[in-house]
Amino acid sequence: MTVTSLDADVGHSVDSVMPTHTDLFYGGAWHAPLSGDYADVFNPGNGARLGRVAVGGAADVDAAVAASRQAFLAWRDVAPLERARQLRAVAMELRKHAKPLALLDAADCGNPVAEMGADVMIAAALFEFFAGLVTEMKGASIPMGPNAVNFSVREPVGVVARIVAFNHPFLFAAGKMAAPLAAGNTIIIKPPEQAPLSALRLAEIIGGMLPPGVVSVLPGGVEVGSALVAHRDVAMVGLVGSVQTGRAVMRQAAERLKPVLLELGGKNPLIAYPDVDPDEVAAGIVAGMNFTWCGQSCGSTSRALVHDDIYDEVITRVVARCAAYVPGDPTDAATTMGAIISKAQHERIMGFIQSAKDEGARLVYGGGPPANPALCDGFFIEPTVFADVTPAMRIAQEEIFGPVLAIMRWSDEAAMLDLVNSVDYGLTCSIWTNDLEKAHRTAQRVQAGFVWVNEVGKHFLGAPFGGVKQSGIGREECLGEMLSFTQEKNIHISLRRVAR
Ligand SMILES: NC(=O)c1ccc[n+]([C@@H]2O[C@H](COP(=O)([O-])OP(=O)(O)OC[C@H]3O[C@@H](n4cnc5c(N)ncnc54)[C@H](O)[C@@H]3O)[C@@H](O)[C@H]2O)c1
Repeated sequence: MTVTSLDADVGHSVDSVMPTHTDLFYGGAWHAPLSGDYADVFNPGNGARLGRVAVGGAADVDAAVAASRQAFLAWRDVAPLERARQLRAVAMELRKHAKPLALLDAADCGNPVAEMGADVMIAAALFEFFAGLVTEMKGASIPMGPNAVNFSVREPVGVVARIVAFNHPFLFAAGKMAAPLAAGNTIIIKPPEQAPLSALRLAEIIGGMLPPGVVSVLPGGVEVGSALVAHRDVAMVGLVGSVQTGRAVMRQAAERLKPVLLELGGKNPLIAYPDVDPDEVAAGIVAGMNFTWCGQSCGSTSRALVHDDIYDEVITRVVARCAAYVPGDPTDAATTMGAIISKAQHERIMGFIQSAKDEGARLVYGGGPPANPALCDGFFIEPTVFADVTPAMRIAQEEIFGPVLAIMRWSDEAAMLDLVNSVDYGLTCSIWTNDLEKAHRTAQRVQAGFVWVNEVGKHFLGAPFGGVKQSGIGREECLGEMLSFTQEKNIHISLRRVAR
């Protein structure tokens, strides 16, 4: 541990918020990886080594799944309202640790500390939300006449594994536990290899609050993820990750006909009609990019399709608004834009920026690392905006997962909508217009799972979030997420005939 950043508002040093344990947590205890393998974890803001974390493998998965399966046999029978009580207690405990967890995530994943406290609060809200839904795991009865009772019940599926991405490490590690647990499943979290520390701290905080084996955290990379997907006793797998990984997980899950819940990537459009205030839509375009965490968000609206009538003015105002995002030390409470997760991802994003230049897009803001010499050891890129992007360019087609915005001009509505729907992705879409009918018609036509009108970026607890096409399968943050971790059983009871 070498980082000692301290800020009055943050109130802690990074050293003081590190997890004590860096092994695998299952069966209510910490276990060294059976292979003995550990990997270094780095701070993307300054390249410093934060510590060593266990790298799980197939043998660890065998042991963890056995403990989780054993715990399931008891957890599934805990009365729903008692499960809910325990989940609410977890939510309260998480809130108490919001500040240190935010700092830990900032140091480990590079997102600014000022924003990461909100991730802890959202995770706590997810625990409370699903705790409130435990009695909605309902079945139905079917009329069969006086001599039979026929009804269906919903049962938990068993051991659930959820494999998550690096961009919101704590929110995903904690928040993705809530729905499976509420439904009576046990849960194994596979945190991102780039930023596993807050998931380990999570296990330290809540591991003892639930019965042993109900919650497990298995750090590691593809090997541990893949072993979870393949395991006979893992009943269902959820993934937050790339399309490529989604395909690999689904292929492997198919070997055991295992259901999957996939939250994957996006190349999400923001559509600006000519009747909107250019400044308002410019604010939406910039907010939709999530520059705070360097655009590293599946829902980022990284393609802005702006009508010809307002195009130039919108660009001027987008450029002006980008100045609010200044890359800085993620652990400093004043920082408005953080670091890219890794050197590899930094290089990949710079490759996209070069491709846009080579293909003739017009760079109007940013375009590379900031000049600040204090940041030279971290992985930073300024907010980057290209105008006059055309459909065939790579930055118009591919998910960059970085702070690179592509602005495109349109005048023909039908051609614009064809362009919107021309990519393989279909996660979010943001529509800006004052014309109610146009808003509804466009919302119907776009191929996306989650659509905003005159809004962008926000999630609403209870509203189903998820993608169509290559952006995923299934919905989260809603009742449907909890029900997806259940299976239906129909029971038919023949009544003895009674003489009347
Ligand atoms: N739709 C959403 O809700 C959402 C949210 C955040 C991020 N994402 C997507 O995540 C991607 C960025 O994250 P990333 O680069 O960490 O993604 P990734 O797909 O490389 O990795 C995601 C997770 O999957 C694991 N993994 C990788 N290969 C695996 C395999 N074959 N079997 C089992 N597990 C495997 C990784 O170790 C990691 O924990 C982007 O595409 C982004 O859009 C989607």
